[in-house]
Amino acid sequence: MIQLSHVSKSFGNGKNAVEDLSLEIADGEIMVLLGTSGCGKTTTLRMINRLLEPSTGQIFVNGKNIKDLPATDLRKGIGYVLQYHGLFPHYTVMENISTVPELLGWDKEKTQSRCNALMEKLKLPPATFASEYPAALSGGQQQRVGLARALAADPPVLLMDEPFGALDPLTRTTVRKEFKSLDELHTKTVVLVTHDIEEAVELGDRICLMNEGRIQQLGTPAALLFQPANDFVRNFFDGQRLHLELSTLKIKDIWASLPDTRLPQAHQVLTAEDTCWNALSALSTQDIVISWNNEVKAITGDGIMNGLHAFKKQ
Ligand SMILES: Nc1ncnc2c1ncn2[C@@H]1O[C@H](COP(=O)(O)OP(=O)(O)OP(=O)(O)O)[C@@H](O)[C@H]1O
Repeated sequence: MIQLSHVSKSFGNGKNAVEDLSLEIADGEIMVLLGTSGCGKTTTLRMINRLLEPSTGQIFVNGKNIKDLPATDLRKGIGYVLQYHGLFPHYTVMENISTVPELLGWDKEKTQSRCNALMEKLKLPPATFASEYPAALSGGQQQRVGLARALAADPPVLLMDEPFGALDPLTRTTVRKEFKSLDELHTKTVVLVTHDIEEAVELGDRICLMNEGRIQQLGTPAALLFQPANDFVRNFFDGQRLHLELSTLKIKDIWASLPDTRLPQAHQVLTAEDTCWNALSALSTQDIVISWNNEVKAITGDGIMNGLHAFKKQ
């Protein structure tokens, strides 16, 4: 568990970049730090691995005050992924990924088999990529190598600073999906900085929305969307509100208000755990039927939109 307690950071220019921030991140949780440019997200992240020291307040990782740990020991348990991947240009892909295991003194065989397995998972087949240098790779491939490097030694904590920010929108969506489906993630505590609202809602178990160094609201994506704590939070999501709400709400959340309609002949079956957005996307090509709690219902676009309105009125 990561705990920040009344943390402030000043860079000596009279204004705190981070102001009295208290936050607990549970083991295995993906916490997204979201907010406008300059609101203190990166500063917060960099204090967790002691690239920056707080001016006041304390930070604990697994119950230990990180001030009491040598920074190098602390960082052995923390993977760090940056927007511009930070790969060593003179190292091959394999050498880049094996950096931390080698620093930790893993034997060659264990390092190699771990790196190969990660490269396979991240769609970088070792036979093609192991001996390449970063300059020969596309942006998406470089970012995957950066991810593999951060995961190589299996650190319990992963800090990610705009990890998909430098990628074009199409590649970003693909790499993000791959990242989300990594089984590695289920055992890690992740703190991810982004200003991409869609990314925050898609990846975050909880979102910490910041403005001018302060937390505006901390909660699940659904809580921020449907129960905003103040006008800042409400306005922050307004530009993409409908899409975000439909992406957050699951079919089971609006089940009671879905009408009983006649079941179509040919149809695709989704589950009540699917989001309303996924159901709407699937509806564009075929009829959809969902079975939940011993009931079967055909899904229509109107049914979903009415369900959303009913949910918001609750
Ligand atoms: N080394 C530094 N020296 C002086 N001021 C700094 C330093 N690093 C950050 N700041 C200031 O602290 C504030 C917060 O910066 P930070 O990088 O944490 O914001 P951010 O939310 O990550 O923004 P972005 O999304 O643009 O990266 C900004 O006003 C920034 O100018």
